[in-house]
Amino acid sequence: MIQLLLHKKLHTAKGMMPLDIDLAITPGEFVTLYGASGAGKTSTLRMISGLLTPDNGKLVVNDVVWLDTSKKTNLKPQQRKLGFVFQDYALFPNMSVLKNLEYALEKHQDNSIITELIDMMELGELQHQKPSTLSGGQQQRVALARALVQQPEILLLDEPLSALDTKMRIKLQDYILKVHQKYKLTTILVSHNIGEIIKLSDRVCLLEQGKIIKSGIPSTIFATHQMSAKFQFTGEVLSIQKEEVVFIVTVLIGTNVVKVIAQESEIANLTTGDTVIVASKAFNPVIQKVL
Ligand SMILES: Nc1ncnc2c1ncn2[C@@H]1O[C@H](COP(=O)(O)OP(=O)(O)OP(=O)(O)O)[C@@H](O)[C@H]1O
Repeated sequence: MIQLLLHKKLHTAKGMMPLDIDLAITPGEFVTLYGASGAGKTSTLRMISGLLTPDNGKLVVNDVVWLDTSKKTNLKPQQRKLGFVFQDYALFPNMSVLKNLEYALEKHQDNSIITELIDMMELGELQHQKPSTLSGGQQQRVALARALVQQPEILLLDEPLSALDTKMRIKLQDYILKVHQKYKLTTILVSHNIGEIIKLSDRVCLLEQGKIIKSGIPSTIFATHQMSAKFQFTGEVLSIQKEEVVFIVTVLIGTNVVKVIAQESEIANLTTGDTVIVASKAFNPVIQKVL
C-alpha cells in the first residue's frame, strides 16, 4: 500500500494556498490527478519524488518510510524507487538513445534491462541516434524507457503526452499501459485529457485548490449523472454547423470522426475543442458537454 499524507503552503499569484493531500493507493493501481491549472498536481508529484519537501507529512511505500517529517525521515530522490517522466523529454542532447538509457543504470546494475526496454519500446533502430533527430513521440518513448531503467515501484507521469498530436498520443498511451502492466507499476499520471484518463486510469482524483474534492472510476466521475445510455464515447468537438433547423456536430472519438445531429438547445454551451460524451439511447444519439 502507498500512503500519502502531504501538507504544504503553496504560494500562488492569489496568495497562500494550503495543499492537503490524503491518499491511499493500492500497488499496481493507475491513478490520475486531474484539475485546473494551479490546483497543485505537479507539486504533489514533486513531493512524492522528493524534489519538493512538504511542511509536514508522511509517505510510506510498501512498508518503507520515504518521508516522515515528525521523525525527520526524508529519503533523497535517488533513494526513492520511482521513475519520473515530464512533458518536456529532458533527455541528454549530446548522448545517443542508448547512452541516455545506460546513464540511468545504477552502479553494478545488470544492463540486460536496457536490451529489454529497447525491445519493448521498439527503440532498436533509433538506439544510436541523438534525441534532436527524433520526433516528439520517439523522444517520449526514450524518456519513458529511461524512467524504467532502475525498475521503479512508482511511475510518475506529469502530462507526458500533452505536446504530442492525437495519433502519437494514442500510440504512447498504449506503451504506457504496456509497461504499467508488464512491470506491475503503480502509476500516477497528471493529465487534462478526459479520453486519455478514461482509457488509462483505474481511478481519477479531482484536485481543486490543493485538495482532492472527488475520486472514483473515471467513466463514472466524468459522465453526467442524468445521462443513462446504452453506450457512450468521449470525444472532442471539431466543428458545429447549422443545417436548416438542426446542427451537425463533428466529434473526434479516438481516430474516428463522428457526425451527430443536435438540437439548438444541445449545442447552446458547446464550442470547438470541448470534450463531450456521444451516447446512444436505443437509436437516438444524444450529446452533452462534459464538466
Ligand atoms: N516550491 C513551491 N513553494 C511554494 N509554492 C509553490 C512551489 N511550487 C509551486 N508553487 C505554487 O503552487 C501552485 C500550484 O502549482 P502546481 O504546479 O502544483 O499546479 P498544477 O496543478 O500542476 O498546475 P498546471 O496544470 O498548470 O501544471 C502554483 O501557484 C505555484 O506557483
